[in-house]
Amino acid sequence: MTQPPTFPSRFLSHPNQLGVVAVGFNGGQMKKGVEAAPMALIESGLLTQLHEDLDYEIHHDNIIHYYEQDIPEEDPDHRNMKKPRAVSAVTERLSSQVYEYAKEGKFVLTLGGDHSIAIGTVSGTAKAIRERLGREMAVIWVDAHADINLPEMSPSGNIHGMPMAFLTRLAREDRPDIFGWLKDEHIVSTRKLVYIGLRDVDRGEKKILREHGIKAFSMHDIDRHGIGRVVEMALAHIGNDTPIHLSFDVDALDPQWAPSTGTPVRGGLTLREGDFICECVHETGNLVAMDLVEVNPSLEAVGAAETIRAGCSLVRSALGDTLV
Ligand SMILES: NC(=[NH2+])NCCC[C@H](N)C(=O)O
Ligand SMILES: [Mn+2]
Ligand SMILES: [Mn+2]
Repeated sequence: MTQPPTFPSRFLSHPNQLGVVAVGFNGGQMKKGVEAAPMALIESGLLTQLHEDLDYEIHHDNIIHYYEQDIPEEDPDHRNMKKPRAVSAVTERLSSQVYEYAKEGKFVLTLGGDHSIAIGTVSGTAKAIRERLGREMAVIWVDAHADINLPEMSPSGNIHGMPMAFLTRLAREDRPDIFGWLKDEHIVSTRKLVYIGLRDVDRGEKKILREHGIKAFSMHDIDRHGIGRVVEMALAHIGNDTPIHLSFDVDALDPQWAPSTGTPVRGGLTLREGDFICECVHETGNLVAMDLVEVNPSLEAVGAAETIRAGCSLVRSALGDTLV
């Protein structure tokens, strides 16, 4: 089924060109398997579909980056963070890779990996958008979790629960080998951050969301207003003149549609609601980058194919696939 192509976005100079970064990294949490997701997504035909059905020109080095060369031997816990030097090294390199694509005015699609990789992707696009357009970028974070724990208050010490804290500078660390490389140009304002799909937010995170007035739409809000109204309110908060980075954690979906993920939480979005969010964000014409993270094909193995299909569907929706 071929459709007339519609590309994101007015903020891209090559709207039909996709820079694809595949990040097989699992160090932001403890479960093995999430590193295999980019390969599984690509093998299931995602990039071929984007090229053949949606007419994108794909720029991909055909490498799944395991970043083994970046994994330090010595990596003791630091301020309650597990594997801080590994996550820092991987996201630092990823940040400059994403920056290179984004600076050329290409759309950047990153396939994770656990959600700690957003420290690299969001910082890379934020920097490029600042340089290229002199603008601040917005982030739409679709997730069951807020991933905004400060290291000291994280219940797990897993860095995939902290990326938004570092990206907004609510958490800071000066050591260059532990996120000290994050500079002003990498940072996102708490005013430009919007959550959709939250339903498992830690105590300390709730306090942060409240105190900083961060816009957050939980599953409760979706039940109350419906997904259509929630997406409208989320986009209204961002405004129509702001480039958007969409960071989609597949665990935002209900485990019924995406069982193969490290921290599943019941009561989530239907696949249709997830696709709808992506379609609406695409329609704004402001989308400049997307991450798809936390697909773990080795968990709930019977549901792996389903989870991968769901992931592909979300990406296609964000990139302009329409139903008719
Ligand atoms: N990207 C994710 N799936 N994050 C889950 C985070 C869970 C919990 N809030 C933690 O800090 O450990
Ligand atoms: Mn999550
Ligand atoms: Mn997440």
